[in-house]
Amino acid sequence: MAGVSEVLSSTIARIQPLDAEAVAAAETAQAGLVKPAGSLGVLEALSAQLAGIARACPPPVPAKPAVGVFAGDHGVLAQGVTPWPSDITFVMCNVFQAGGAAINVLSRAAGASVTVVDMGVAGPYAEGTGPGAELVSKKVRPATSDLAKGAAMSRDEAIQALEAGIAVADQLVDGGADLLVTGDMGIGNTTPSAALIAALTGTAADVVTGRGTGIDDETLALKTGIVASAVERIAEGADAIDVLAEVGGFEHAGIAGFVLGGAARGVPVVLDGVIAGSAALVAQGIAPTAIDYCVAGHRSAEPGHRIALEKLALRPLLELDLRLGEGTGAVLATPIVQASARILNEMATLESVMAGGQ
Ligand SMILES: O=C(O)c1ccc[n+]([C@@H]2O[C@H](COP(=O)([O-])O)[C@@H](O)[C@H]2O)c1
Ligand SMILES: Cc1cc2nc[nH]c2cc1C
Repeated sequence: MAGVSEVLSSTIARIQPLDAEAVAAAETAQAGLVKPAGSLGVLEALSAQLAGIARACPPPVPAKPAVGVFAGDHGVLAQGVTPWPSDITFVMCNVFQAGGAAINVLSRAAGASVTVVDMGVAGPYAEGTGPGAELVSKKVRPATSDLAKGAAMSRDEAIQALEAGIAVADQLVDGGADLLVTGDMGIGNTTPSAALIAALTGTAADVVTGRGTGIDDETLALKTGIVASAVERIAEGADAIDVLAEVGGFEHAGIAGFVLGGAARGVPVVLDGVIAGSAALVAQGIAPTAIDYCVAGHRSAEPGHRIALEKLALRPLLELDLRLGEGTGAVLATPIVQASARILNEMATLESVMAGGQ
């Protein structure tokens, strides 16, 4: 891809296709386990994907999941697209740090760490470690510009935010993480998510725009109109970074970079809801192979998420009508990812059982 930074192009260059031999070995191994072929359904394909990512069969069982919650604020709030004030974004970052948010509870249950990344939070934000999460600052600027009026950010800012996401992936993997989990926090961020999905899949705004945290019909019509006209501004021939800059958010850019960084490090990435889905479309536009490293943790209730997952060709592991974000649906799915690897590591073979082995 032209017009990218050195960090971005070297990250893209490090993303390898999955190891076909390890995938084939996993498929053969699955067929020989003590069960009817195919009877573990999606777990079988998931285990083969993990083998391809790890370049080994059986793949190691991921033992250290790490959630990256990317947070940012949005200029488009000025248009009244959500009933919540932007203050909630920094308030929730403090709740994450203290340990009382849904993502903290579910991460404790899954044995996952939580790192909150300030990509562009408008309110005060302190770096540091609390009982619930480590807070790190990669603030590009306090909130994007209003995407109803013009570009949300410059291309340089988009690249800076993508690089920040790559750096967070590197930091977590260097700290021992072997399963990256995406999370987000940003009042108003379902508007840029819908715009990214509309632009990157060629789908009409009214199909992909949803009610986010919960809005009435009048606000939904306003939000849909804003998404439609923002997408119309995107120039012919714009690349995924141009689209991100025009209608995205800083947390979307951070998550897209996190996906690219995880893929470059050979680590699986579990995607959360519609914000992650739209960010993964950006990553796909930059480096399509990065999506081979992704697992869709769940499908959120937001309508654009289904469209994004179709374009990504990812099947969600869970469908629980969640629409919270934070990484909640993704971290809930991590035991399923771990279970699929355990199957290949621990199950007896049909042959050994028939021979009276065990
Ligand atoms: O993950 C999802 O699919 C999802 C769907 C709807 C809302 N959210 C969360 O709600 C916030 C955005 O909602 P809104 O209505 O302010 O655009 C943001 O903090 C997201 O994490 C998240
Ligand atoms: C309270 C609250 C918590 C959230 N977590 C993610 N998005 C959110 C939006 C609100 C409004």
